[in-house]
Amino acid sequence: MTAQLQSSVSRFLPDPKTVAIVGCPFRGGQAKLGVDKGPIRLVEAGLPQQLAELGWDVKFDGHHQFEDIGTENDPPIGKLKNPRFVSRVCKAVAQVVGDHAKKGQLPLTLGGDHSLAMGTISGTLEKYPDACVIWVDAHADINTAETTDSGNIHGMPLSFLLGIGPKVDEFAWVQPLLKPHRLVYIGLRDVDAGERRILKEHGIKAFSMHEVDKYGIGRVVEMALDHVNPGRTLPVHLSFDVDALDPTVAPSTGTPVRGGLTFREGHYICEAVYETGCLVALDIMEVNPSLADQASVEQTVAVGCSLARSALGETLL
Ligand SMILES: NC(=[NH2+])NCCC[C@H](N)C(=O)O
Ligand SMILES: [Mn+2]
Ligand SMILES: [Mn+2]
Repeated sequence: MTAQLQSSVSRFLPDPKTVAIVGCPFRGGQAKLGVDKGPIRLVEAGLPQQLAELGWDVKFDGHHQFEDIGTENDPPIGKLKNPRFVSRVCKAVAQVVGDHAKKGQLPLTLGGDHSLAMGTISGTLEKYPDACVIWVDAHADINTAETTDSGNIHGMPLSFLLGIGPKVDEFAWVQPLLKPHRLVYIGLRDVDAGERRILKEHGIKAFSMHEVDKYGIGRVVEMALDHVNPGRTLPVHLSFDVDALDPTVAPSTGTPVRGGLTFREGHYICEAVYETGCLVALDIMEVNPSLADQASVEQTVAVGCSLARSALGETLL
């Protein structure tokens, strides 16, 4: 690996730049076993050392333990599955991410399923209320308690963060601080009918794979940034679901969808966001080391690590 020592300026982080790895072995937002092992594999693959080699001061004091947040009695609320477990874990994650951000550190959250972003983005917005969100995903993850078919909360975090849809008491702690014009998507290709309506109704900007093909990833990222962060002055939270990548690139994930981002397109997004100097928080989500064969798992874990490195300043030259 050829890691570059970066001394690039961040608008928001004090020097020396510190990244706090928040390992979240959590799978309550969806049904498949194994996604809770994602963060463990990413760390075992050497991610903390790799980020240190990039010149970051790396804080990591073990994965978070969610066992004490009990699930014995967690019947569905409406269609929502594991609502109490998901809510309580995300609330704890919001606290941890918010605390790191307040210390001037960049929280890097390793999932676990994407419901965790309800926590990570809540934490980011607590410190940076004007932060914008770049959501890289095959899916829109904006279903509400009403529109969801699956009941899986990993398909819903953005509706809670935006305050869209019926109120669910269990999630009352989630402050609807995210504004529709501060959210942009890249990579979409599997959007539910109810989600399409929500995107239209709220004027939420999305660059699907169609736009990636049409304009190329360079222009798409520029247009996405122009939309949420026109002056490049606002803090950016980058939430990266590895299923945004094509299944040939990141096979070990719970809801793969063909026709995704290439290896380079995914990494380009991370590099370009880093270059703005505006990145304040990063999520790498939905790596599931129990799915597919061993080679696929190793490939997906390696891609998760390299996306994180790209977002934190690794360059090709
Ligand atoms: N984070 C994810 N992988 N989300 C997949 C969501 C799939 C589907 N739209 C649902 O709501 O169930
Ligand atoms: Mn997804
Ligand atoms: Mn997702």
